[in-house]
Amino acid sequence: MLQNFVTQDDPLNLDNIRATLTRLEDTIIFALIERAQFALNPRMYERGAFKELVEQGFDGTWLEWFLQETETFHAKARRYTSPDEHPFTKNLPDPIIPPLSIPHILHPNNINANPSILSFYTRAIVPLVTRHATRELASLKRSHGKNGPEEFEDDGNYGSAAIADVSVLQVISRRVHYGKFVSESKFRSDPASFVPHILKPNPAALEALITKPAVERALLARIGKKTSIYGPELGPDGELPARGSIDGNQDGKGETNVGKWRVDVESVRELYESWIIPLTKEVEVEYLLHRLDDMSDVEIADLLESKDVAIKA
Ligand SMILES: C=C(O[C@@H]1C=C(C(=O)O)C=C[C@H]1O)C(=O)O
Repeated sequence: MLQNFVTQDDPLNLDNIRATLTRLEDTIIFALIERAQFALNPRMYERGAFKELVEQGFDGTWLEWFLQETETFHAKARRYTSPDEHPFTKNLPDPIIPPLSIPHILHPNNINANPSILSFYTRAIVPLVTRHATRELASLKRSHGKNGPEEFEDDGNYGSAAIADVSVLQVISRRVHYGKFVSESKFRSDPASFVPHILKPNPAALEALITKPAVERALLARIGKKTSIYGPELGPDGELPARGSIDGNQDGKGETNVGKWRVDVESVRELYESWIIPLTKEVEVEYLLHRLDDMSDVEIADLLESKDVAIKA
């Protein structure tokens, strides 16, 4: 059963939260593997590239259209009434069923980092994870006498690739916004350390307080190992390719896919080190900067006196 803040007996236990973040590493790696099957398909990320969408009056990209249609349905099923779910699309419809009665764990906030997630994902991550498939497609097309460079990045799988993109974006969004739970947990364990840098806003001091280098180092080592196991194509009997035999250059000339990277360590490490971890920390700091919003001086004083702040019913 999916353990999350609703089903856990101590949702703000930092170890429980970190266990959820660790489990999301697997989801992210396998979602990237799905997207990496398809070429870059740059049209999917260009506004106006599909006249059919323009004719429907939609002025976004193919991917933004997929997000809008998917999230419209999910919103009606109350997905975004859950504090760990954040939409990419604005002005979604209300749920058709009443919201779940969820304990008020987080301080009310409107933090949504999805515009940044969508931007880095389409500009930096998609080109990185699809470069092997794109290179193989170019080699295949050249062998059939095609030479238009624009064709080499387009395999026409716009629907399947967009479905994969939406899955990756939703799980990265969930992972990054879990930073709110991390921050609430750290805040409640030591409010006195945070309150001065909230009352007199000091993002740098807050970032220094929430940053745990050892945790980050362990995470990067762990996802490197996970990707080195999940990433390569296995042999017909499920055997891992011999160390060093993994075809790093993906020239597409190999007899079989064995030893080819479905997604490689470099791509996943880049995603986490350059994008996911920094953005998670931005969410943590932004959440803390607003943690005392709408609280009276008396409430803040009470907070500092009572170490274990009870979850508001
Ligand atoms: C998420 C945490 O906060 C920060 C962000 C981390 C991340 O995004 O992986 C890891 C450690 C901290 O620097 C945490 O302390 O676990």
